[in-house]
Amino acid sequence: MSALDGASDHGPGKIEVKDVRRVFGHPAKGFIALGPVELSVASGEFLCIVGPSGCGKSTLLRMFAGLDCPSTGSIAIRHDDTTRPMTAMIFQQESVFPWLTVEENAAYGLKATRNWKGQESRERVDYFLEKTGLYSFRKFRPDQLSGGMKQRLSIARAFATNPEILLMDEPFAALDEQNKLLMQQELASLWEEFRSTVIFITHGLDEAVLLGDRVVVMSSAPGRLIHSMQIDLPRPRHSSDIRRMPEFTRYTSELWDILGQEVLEARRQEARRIQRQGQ
Ligand SMILES: Nc1ncnc2c1ncn2[C@@H]1O[C@H](COP(=O)(O)OP(=O)(O)OP(=O)(O)O)[C@@H](O)[C@H]1O
Repeated sequence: MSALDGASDHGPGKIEVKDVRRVFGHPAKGFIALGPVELSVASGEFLCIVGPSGCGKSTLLRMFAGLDCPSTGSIAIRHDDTTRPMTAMIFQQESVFPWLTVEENAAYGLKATRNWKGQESRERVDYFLEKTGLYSFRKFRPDQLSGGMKQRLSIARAFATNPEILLMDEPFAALDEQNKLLMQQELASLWEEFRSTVIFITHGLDEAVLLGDRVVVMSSAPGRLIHSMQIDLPRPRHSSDIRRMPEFTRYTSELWDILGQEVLEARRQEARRIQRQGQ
């Protein structure tokens, strides 16, 4: 098993990334944004990806969602249950439809993927509205909700579709610190109940260690996966207990030792780019 392989620990690989590169623009002279990337993600694994800004994290996630394609290499995703959608994506900015009510927004994913099954689906939507604290707001429209509530609604909608893989791109980055802490706890609890495969991009090392079974670190651009750290903290994870554990501090500081170097390199790259533009 390679260091960037989570499959052997958790069963066979759900996502297999082989020698993936992404070049924007001309294939030979364009901008190499990503790669080569090798990664194996196990079924039911909660994988966090950290890396400097601009290293290609979102590009990789978009490929998992089928919104972008590798320039070279391959991504194989095993679809185990054809009655469930393969993926659902949650973005940094809440993506709710302003003209729909909270419950219509939460039901949207199930309807859009043609998985609406009447009463059973209605109960499922209510369940996730309850879990995310939105049930009593179900007849409200998004403009009556706070930013945190809208993001909870995005999460309720994604979980309601029961996807095999949840793709989350810095989902809590736009929230204030207190709401972020609450949402991390709520996501940890929801995931511990449902255990779908999750790919979670974040800039927060504490968030990655709190939530993930494993954290992988990407290099500065072009992004490669340079380190994989298994997070052996007990579950269920209660945010305040976990943060007090010495292992929590050890994991976050070990990750920063690696990531800090890459962030410095990303800064140097940025300075060189600005200098070239000024010449
Ligand atoms: N469609 C595109 N055309 C050209 N360049 C692109 C395109 N999409 C992304 N890029 C570039 O590819 C690089 C990686 O972008 P990406 O958004 O994947 O990085 P990231 O690691 O998610 O960044 P951040 O942490 O700041 O969100 C960036 O330099 C970005 O400008």
